[in-house]
Amino acid sequence: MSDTRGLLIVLSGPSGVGKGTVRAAIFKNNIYNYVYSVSATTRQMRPGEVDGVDYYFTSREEFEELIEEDALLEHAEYVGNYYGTPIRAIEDNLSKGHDVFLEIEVQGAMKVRERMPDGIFIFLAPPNLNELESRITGRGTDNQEIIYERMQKAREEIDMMKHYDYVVVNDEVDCAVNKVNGIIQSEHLKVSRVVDQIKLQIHNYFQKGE
Ligand SMILES: Nc1nc2c(ncn2[C@@H]2O[C@H](COP(=O)(O)OP(=O)(O)O)[C@@H](O)[C@H]2O)c(=O)[nH]1
Ligand SMILES: Nc1ncnc2c1ncn2[C@@H]1O[C@H](COP(=O)(O)OP(=O)(O)O)[C@@H](O)[C@H]1O
Repeated sequence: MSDTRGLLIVLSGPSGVGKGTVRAAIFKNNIYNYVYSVSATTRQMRPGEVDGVDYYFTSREEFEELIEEDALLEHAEYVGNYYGTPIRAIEDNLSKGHDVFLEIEVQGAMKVRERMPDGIFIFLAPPNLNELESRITGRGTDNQEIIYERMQKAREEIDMMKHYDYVVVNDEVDCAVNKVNGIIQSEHLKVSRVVDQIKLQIHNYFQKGE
């Protein structure tokens, strides 16, 4: 017995907290068959990234067309670049019963919350801010100015935690992965998600006998 529509899962949190790392660990085994929502972005491709897998890399003009065509569930400008979530794949997959997994920053997550309030919103938090700074620095992708900008932003983002359903502290990646999977699987067991199906089964059973 399961609900038929998939769940929309939004993993969000400040830059450098480990969203990409936790998401990659979840998708390495992907035991629950989540579908990853590939975002569009105008930022430069990093070494090792693949177009269409990590992101759809677009020009600013192409991105603005997506906005005009209403092809994005949400979009945000983040540290000088556009990022956005294509809506079509999300709708298709949810209606087929697949759980769809979004990894996006906080402004975007709040916009998704307005449009899809049934989603599950998980905030990934750093153990502390010094650790957050050393993770951003250690990644080696940003210069000092961007790191400062990202830390300023992190302060505001952590304040938005109150608008989420769950918080997972990313101290150990494996622990965080287990917690995220645990949240999603518990959500599937909620009575409110299966009650209509149970009622229908009962109805069908007793109708047969009449
Ligand atoms: N609003 C929004 N944010 C996104 C989307 N895709 C990725 N992001 C977020 O944009 C931020 C910057 O991403 P990126 O440049 O890949 O850097 P990194 O995640 O810090 O390595 C991260 O917080 C991502 O989670 C999207 O479609 N919409
Ligand atoms: N639990 C963790 N413990 C230690 N380092 C981590 C952990 N999670 C992620 N990191 C490291 O922190 C840096 C930022 O992680 P990343 O996944 O790129 O963050 P985000 O996607 O949130 O911007 C990376 O160098 C990554 O290896």
